[in-house]
Amino acid sequence: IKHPLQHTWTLWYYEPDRNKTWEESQRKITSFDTAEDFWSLYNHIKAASDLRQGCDYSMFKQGIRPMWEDDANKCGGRWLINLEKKQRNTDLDNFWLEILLCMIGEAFNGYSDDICGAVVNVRTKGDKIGVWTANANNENSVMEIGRKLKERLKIASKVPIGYQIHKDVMVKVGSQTKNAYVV
Ligand SMILES: CN(C)c1nc(=O)c2c([nH]1)N([C@@H]1O[C@H](COP(=O)(O)OP(=O)(O)O)[C@@H](O)[C@H]1O)CN2C
Repeated sequence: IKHPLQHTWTLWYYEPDRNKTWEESQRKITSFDTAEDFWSLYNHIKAASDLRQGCDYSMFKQGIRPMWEDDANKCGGRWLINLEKKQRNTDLDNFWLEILLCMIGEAFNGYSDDICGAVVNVRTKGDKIGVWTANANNENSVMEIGRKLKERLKIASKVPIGYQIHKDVMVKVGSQTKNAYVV
């Protein structure tokens, strides 16, 4: 039999389309709830590094849409990993896969219930990966998730990553958003 996951996950794909709203451009690809089905999906689709600029993949727990406004996201935020342009060929795909495995493997030491999902943004100015958590006020779970992310991504302890509250991102899109937490 297949190895069941604790949650069912849905993979979304975003491609900019001038004739559609941002929300209309978010497309569900498929959902899965076993390790085997995760791997067949992962091996079937394009790598993030092969996506056209401006595109995203998002993987969220079933029922949570990859947007600030979803009830599960509205009080939360994201750990944001900004990649250098040269990291597209070295780290982007490895970081994205590692984060997917952390999520489906519930690797966040008891704080995995606060995990909503993750987004990878393929951008000319530099790719980004965000790990979205449910409640920006749950300092313990936010910090534990951040520490675990740095550990699993082998990000040097002296390299800081920041957590942005979605409410702050929404109002300051385009300019730098302040970090509520840094680890
Ligand atoms: C429901 N709704 C409209 C809505 N709900 C959302 O949740 C949401 C958006 N809109 N987003 C829109 O994408 C633009 C680029 O952000 P980006 O994160 O792709 O980053 P870049 O600026 O392309 O690097 C944002 O400026 C925003 O317009 C982003 N976003 C998460």
